[in-house]
Amino acid sequence: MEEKNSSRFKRICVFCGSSSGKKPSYQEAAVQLGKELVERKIDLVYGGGSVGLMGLVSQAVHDGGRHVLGIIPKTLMPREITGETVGEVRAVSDMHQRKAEMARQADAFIALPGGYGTLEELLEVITWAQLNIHHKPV
Ligand SMILES: C/C(=C\CNc1ncnc2c1ncn2[C@@H]1O[C@H](COP(=O)(O)O)[C@@H](O)[C@H]1O)CO
Repeated sequence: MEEKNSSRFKRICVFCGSSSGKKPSYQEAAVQLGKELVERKIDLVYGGGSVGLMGLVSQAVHDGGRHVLGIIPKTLMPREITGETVGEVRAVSDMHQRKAEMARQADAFIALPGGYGTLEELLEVITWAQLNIHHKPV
């Protein structure tokens, strides 16, 4: 496969569903995004789950040899991690710390299809940008 130019972003945060969603195209998009990050030599930061679209995108980035950093509250681990996780998993104490740490670690944000959790995460980084708390592309 032809290698694309390296991106100005070193690590991108992806928000996405903890379930796979109703349409196969959602799963395809998650895998495709993971491969695109790999091609552009971009590492991943995400919510740390192995379930749903989170599992697919993280697996694709890990399989492509890029670094994967998952940030997850300890209390959510039994619910969002089944089987093995890929890459580095950083346990945090709560949802607020998770979102703050994901935002701190990333150079930009991308949202894939998801549920209320994804929507909440996306809206938070959009409003933080509006308030000049960060100046990273969403
Ligand atoms: C509970 C708190 C805030 C409101 N809820 C959420 N905030 C941030 N992230 C969340 C919230 N609820 C779920 N999530 C996570 O989003 C991911 C995707 O979930 P989806 O519903 O499948 O789209 C998943 O990792 C959830 O843990 C306190 O601040």
